[in-house]
Amino acid sequence: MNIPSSTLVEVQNIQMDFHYHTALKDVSLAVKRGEIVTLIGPNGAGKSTLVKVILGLLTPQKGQVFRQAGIKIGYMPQRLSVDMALPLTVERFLRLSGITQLATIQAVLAEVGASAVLQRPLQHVSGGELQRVLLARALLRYPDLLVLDEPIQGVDVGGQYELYDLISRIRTQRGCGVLMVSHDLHIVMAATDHVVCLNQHICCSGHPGIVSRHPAYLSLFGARPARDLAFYTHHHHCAEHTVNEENIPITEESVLPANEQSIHPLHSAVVITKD
Ligand SMILES: Nc1ncnc2c1ncn2[C@@H]1O[C@H](COP(=O)(O)OP(=O)(O)OP(=O)(O)O)[C@@H](O)[C@H]1O
Repeated sequence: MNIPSSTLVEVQNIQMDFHYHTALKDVSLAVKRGEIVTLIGPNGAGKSTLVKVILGLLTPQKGQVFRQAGIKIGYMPQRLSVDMALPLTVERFLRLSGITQLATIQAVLAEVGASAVLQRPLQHVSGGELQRVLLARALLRYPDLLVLDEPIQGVDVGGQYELYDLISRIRTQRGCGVLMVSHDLHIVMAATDHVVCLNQHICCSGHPGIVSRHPAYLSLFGARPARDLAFYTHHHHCAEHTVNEENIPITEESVLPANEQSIHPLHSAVVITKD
């Protein structure tokens, strides 16, 4: 099957079984150029499994995987598969990707805001710096599609906003598509175009403002994250993020009880801009 030229990858009706356990059942999704798609779901929902199917690292028992011919994919895995006991500088670690030009490595580290760690041993960089180095590695081949499996692990809350802001800017500047896995709902949902809520099957999917109010989402995650998102988007985002399913604007007053409106923790949050 041919996929539209704007689509980078598409999977249809995927089933992935491990022994007697079905990790994915009848899962379909697509990522287009310039779009950020975020997979959310509880532990064991099949998020990493779906990412591996999309990357071609796992072959599903059923369904089809389409990749646009000739596209390059940059992958940031959930775990770093490097022996942290090895004496390895960030520069040498990035050279392991096959890119040997120092100027290219310096440019990509500057792009992710991690120039300062170039000569530092990998095991001495902080959690937030390590995530930026891993993002730099995924960017080194100038991918059409960036696949990020829980990119904000080990990053403090302020750093999480910065990292999502960075990912959003990379998408805009490079025009690549982004497929992300995340647990942190209220932050990531404000920085994404399309959310897919997974729990073996797709429970719901669509625009973040709609998914956050979907009964399947609420039964998985509870009401609080939805209220956080509505509050957050009300303050920091364009109109398209502040309407509900009936296209009625969502206001701070409509989602938070009066006694929570002035003390909400996201009130002073760092702004993520959505282009
Ligand atoms: N190689 C494997 N062999 C057997 N079972 C596996 C394998 N990989 C994943 N699983 C199982 O498939 C299910 C989905 O795992 P997966 O890692 O995709 O979930 P996840 O949504 O990414 O979870 P988390 O949020 O905890 O990272 C889990 O029950 C897991 O134990």
